[in-house]
Amino acid sequence: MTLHLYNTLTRRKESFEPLETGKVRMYCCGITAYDFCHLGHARTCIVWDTARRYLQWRGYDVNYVQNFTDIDDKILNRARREGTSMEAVSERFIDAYFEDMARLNVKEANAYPRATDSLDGIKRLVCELEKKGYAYEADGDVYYSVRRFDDYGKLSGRKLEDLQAGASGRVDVADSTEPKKKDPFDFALWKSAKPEEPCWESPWGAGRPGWHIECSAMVRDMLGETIDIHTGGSDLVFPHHENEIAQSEAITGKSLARYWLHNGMVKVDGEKMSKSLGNFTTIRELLDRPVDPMAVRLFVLMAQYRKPVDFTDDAIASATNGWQTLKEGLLFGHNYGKELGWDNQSPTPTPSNPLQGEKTIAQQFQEAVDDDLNFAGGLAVLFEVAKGLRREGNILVHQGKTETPASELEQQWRSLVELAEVLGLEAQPEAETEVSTDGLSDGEIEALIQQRAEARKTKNFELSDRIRDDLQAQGITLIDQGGGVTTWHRN
Ligand SMILES: Nc1ncnc2c1ncn2[C@@H]1O[C@H](COP(=O)(O)OP(=O)(O)OP(=O)(O)O)[C@@H](O)[C@H]1O
Ligand SMILES: [Zn+2]
Repeated sequence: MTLHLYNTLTRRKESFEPLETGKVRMYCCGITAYDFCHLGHARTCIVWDTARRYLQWRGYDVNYVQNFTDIDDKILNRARREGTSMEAVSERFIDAYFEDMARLNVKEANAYPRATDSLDGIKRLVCELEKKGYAYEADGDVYYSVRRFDDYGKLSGRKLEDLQAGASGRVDVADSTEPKKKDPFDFALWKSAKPEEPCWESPWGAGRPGWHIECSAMVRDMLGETIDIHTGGSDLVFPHHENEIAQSEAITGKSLARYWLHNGMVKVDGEKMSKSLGNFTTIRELLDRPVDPMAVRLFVLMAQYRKPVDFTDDAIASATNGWQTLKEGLLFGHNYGKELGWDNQSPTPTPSNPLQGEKTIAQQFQEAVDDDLNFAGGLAVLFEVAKGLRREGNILVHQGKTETPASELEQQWRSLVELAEVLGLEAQPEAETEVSTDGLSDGEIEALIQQRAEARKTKNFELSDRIRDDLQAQGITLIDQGGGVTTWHRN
């Protein structure tokens, strides 16, 4: 089986062949750290986290790099509003990023370069572009001369002439913020320092880098001149990725990336969820509702990654239901494994032990996901297994035995757990997650009530009262209903 990926550059699905056998160099454009991440950012991060996990499961050694943009007007504006520094703002939201992503079970990248740490590489690239005639200085600013790069537009399929025809109002030569450009399509590689803004020394005077050059520099510094996979949201195809190509390829004469992959946007009422439009829900707001983080992953993975997806309450509710089903399957071993005698068997899961002519669960899963990361297809395979296990669990509870032999169920369950993990989906048994805020779990409270009932039976009222009072002190009230029945509630 071969992995096929849709390449934005060639506009078709291609079989995936890394530059170096068994190794994948992968770069994802990360966030601009000026606010909490919203569900749109979550989608981008979850999709590429899952792609990376899948490549690893397919046996590749993946070097995954994702940047943080920590120099930017939006960060500066916030710092001004809050009377603090650019570093303080970006540091705060980078920390928040890690907290949110950990909750969503997004694995950490191999490296997280930041613009502020990449200035040498950035300046080196700008110098090289200038030397080769692709960049010009204008009064402390440096611009990229878009018309010098013949391949400009090859990723987005946009031609400069078309852009120009439809550009009225969009790209204005007399743009008051960038009046030094020779051509409206040129973009800033380096911006001269404005009063009271952070700046760095450079051959063009004090200033700070433009956004696009940052990624070209980080890719080159961290991964090399040509990488295997470059990813990001579809909103970055133009101009960000087009400009990255123009910068990097003008210097090296080599392809920047062999496969360009883009995920679709999370939308709200048909519009991109974005901070600037104010139509966003942050990851933390959503998780604190509470929505299970695994349901958020499912919401993302149930959609084809390239298509836009609408964020609605119904969609989240449906993902939550889906997670419930999957979770029951994932906890099957925890709930019934002992009863089925798994502990006494030699647990040698052999996923490649299907009936003659039948595909293993892993093979079916791989067949689906190999087709341009069709995670939804992979999930459909897992849902079937989870539903089968749930049914067997019910039969076991009601009839004392299962229809399918225990060893076969064990094999199915182990495959399910392994493959769900490839998608970053993991379930915790209730008892382990259910640590009440009072320090006592439901199970522990029930046990104490039982102990109190025993004490009352033997007329040890001192002990029974003490148990009641101790629980009361911990915010748990017992109500004796008569007939030896005691109910309880947290205050
Ligand atoms: N609504 C969205 N759906 C999916 N991905 C998104 C969405 N918004 C941003 N992204 C992706 O998140 C990553 C980080 O983007 P960045 O920090 O530049 O956000 P942004 O586009 O400035 O967000 P906003 O428009 O909300 O300010 C990029 O890969 C971008 O494509
Ligand atoms: Zn980028």
